[in-house]
Amino acid sequence: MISLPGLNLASQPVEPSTVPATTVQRTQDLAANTEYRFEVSFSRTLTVKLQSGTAEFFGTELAPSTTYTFQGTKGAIFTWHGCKLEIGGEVESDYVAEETPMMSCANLHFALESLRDRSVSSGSVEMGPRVLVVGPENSGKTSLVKTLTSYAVKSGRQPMVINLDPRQGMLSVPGSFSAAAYSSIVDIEEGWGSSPISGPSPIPVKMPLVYHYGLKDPEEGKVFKPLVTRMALAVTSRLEEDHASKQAGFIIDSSGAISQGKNGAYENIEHIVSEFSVNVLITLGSERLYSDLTRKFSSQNRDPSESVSVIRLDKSGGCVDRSEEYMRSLRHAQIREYFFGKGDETLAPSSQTADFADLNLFNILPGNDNHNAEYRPGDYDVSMAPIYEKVTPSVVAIQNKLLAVTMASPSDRQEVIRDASVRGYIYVADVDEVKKKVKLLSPQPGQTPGNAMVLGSWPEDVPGLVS
Ligand SMILES: Nc1ncnc2c1ncn2[C@@H]1O[C@H](COP(=O)(O)OP(=O)(O)OP(=O)(O)O)[C@@H](O)[C@H]1O
Repeated sequence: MISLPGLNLASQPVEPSTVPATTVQRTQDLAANTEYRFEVSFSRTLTVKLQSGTAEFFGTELAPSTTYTFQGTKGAIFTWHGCKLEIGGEVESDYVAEETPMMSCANLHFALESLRDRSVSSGSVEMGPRVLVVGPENSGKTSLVKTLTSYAVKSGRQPMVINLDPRQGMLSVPGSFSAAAYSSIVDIEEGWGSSPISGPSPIPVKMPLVYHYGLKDPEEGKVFKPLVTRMALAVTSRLEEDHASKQAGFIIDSSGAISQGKNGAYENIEHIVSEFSVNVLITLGSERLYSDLTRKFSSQNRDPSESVSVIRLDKSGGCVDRSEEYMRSLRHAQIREYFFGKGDETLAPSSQTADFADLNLFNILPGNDNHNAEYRPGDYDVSMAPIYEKVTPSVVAIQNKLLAVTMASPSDRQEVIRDASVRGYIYVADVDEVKKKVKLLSPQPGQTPGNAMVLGSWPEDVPGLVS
């Protein structure tokens, strides 16, 4: 537990799981090409130690004789050549699976490697593979992105990973979009991590690029397309400065919602493909999506240098549907970790008091689809419908909410605020309407910044973050 002077804050324990647990304590032999699958809730712990052989967790190799602790995780430990694991703790379920799609995943990795080699031999004139992973919810997109990233890093590359799924954050809180280059292995227990802005993180090379989306679903319209365009520009300019990452290319993780194909249209997929010049489009777990996208992209009369290869991968039998309750716990765990850290890497966020007048708050306006539909890159028409409304601080408006502190000034045009990157998130712990003061929790010490701060309906309020 971490106590904060002044606020008496403490990171909250998560609620106990209602699913009965099985206690496991055994040595598990895994034959070559099999995996140990498990589900552990947030209130229980599973430990795994590699006794002999080799094994990996979503592409990251387990170090021998090291005890890994999993909490609130659904995952699998795979072995190419066979191994012996020592397993302990409590799980909701676990079993060994003999059928996995890992061979297709490895083949895909080698195909991407040959595109990376081509970029190297072109002296970085050509960019490495530009990959987008799409598929329905829980089809294994994030797991595939993690595995391909780990394999690329193991091959000595520095790929960029871009998260355009607001349901889960990558190196930031849910509701944000982010991009980061990876050069060391993806940490097994941390996953993507969520706290580089507030403290040390084992994985990314540089600070990630973060933009605030603030809504649950890209198909809700509004700011999705403009932010994709903005992110594509930012990523492209980073890659121009960084040859190693340019050669490795990038992998984009997307939200299941954009793969639903409303009225046979995949507008948001097309927008991402065109803005990022995607040339490898991986579809997971849906025949129909594969067939629709193959038709769409092969029928477009493209210059061969701009052609898009659409690839179909089977969904792993290990993918599990996650209940809304689990997803909420996952989001809250990510937010808690952003401020307080995790395991040995605890962080000490600073508690700050600010006057209402110090806060320059903007809320994303609901139901304003025009902004998405009419948006064209480079379109900065001030006569367009407003994107945000100014918010007066009150308990109802901001208590228990996350505020995205943007790099923009409150007097900037709304499009500038929308396109501004996020320097960090702060949490509103308490609102005193009589004294007109707020208590804030910030990863960074110092004065509350006067920048434009944006809130939205996503992620939802986090009442249990501090007490
Ligand atoms: N082989 C596997 N064994 C066990 N669990 C797995 C396996 N592959 C994926 N999972 C788990 O299944 C769940 C869904 O997978 P994942 O998050 O990769 O899907 P997704 O398509 O990215 O989902 P979303 O669209 O909701 O972001 C996750 O909890 C993941 O850890």
